[in-house]
Amino acid sequence: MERDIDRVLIDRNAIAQRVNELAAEIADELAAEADADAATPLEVTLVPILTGSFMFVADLMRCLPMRMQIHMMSITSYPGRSTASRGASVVAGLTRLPESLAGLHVLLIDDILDSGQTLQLATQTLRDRNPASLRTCVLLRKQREDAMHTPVDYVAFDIPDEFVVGYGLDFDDYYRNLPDIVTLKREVVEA
Ligand SMILES: O=P(O)(O)OC[C@H]1O[C@H](OP(=O)(O)OP(=O)(O)O)[C@H](O)[C@@H]1O
Ligand code: HPA
Repeated sequence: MERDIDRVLIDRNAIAQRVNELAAEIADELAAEADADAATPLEVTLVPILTGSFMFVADLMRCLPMRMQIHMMSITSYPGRSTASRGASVVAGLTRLPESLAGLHVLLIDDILDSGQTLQLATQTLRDRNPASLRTCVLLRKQREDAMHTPVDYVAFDIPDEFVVGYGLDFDDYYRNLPDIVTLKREVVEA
């Protein structure tokens, strides 16, 4: 696996530090919202998008001190060896959202914002369930026009427009266990 790596873009220490910072920012904003409406105790509903966000959300949620629930949502857009979006669609059998999100402060979490199709579909799916508030958070945002024009509240890192793996992100479902965010050698992706 190591021999397939071209270069490390973001190492594990930088990820850990930035996830901590981002969690503090999110916690502060949620606390301010709860203060503004004293009737609402501070509570958040996390909606991670499977599969790629699992490592990010596991780290982020442990830095968020408030009461929370978590409901997974599965969206697929890069099947198999794809490195470009094939169009995002909700995987119904794997998505476990309540019918209504009324009264809930929702934080949607994904690993990467690339074409923006996944985030747009997820956002619309959640809005249709009427949450009290909806915030969106991604670990990575690619510096490409589609991504930069997709609304998102929290971004841990802006990265160059290159295919990346590690820390939950895959190529053909491999490499998710790499602790750093890396690029792969061209011959691995084009084989
Ligand atoms: O902005 P976009 O172009 O829509 O790309 C972003 C999405 O693509 C990947 O999901 P993928 O379909 O590969 O599913 P996975 O998370 O199960 O690997 C990634 O995890 C994001 O959810
Ligand atoms: O660069 C990427 N890597 C892995 N999965 C992805 N899904 C969208 N973009 C990417």
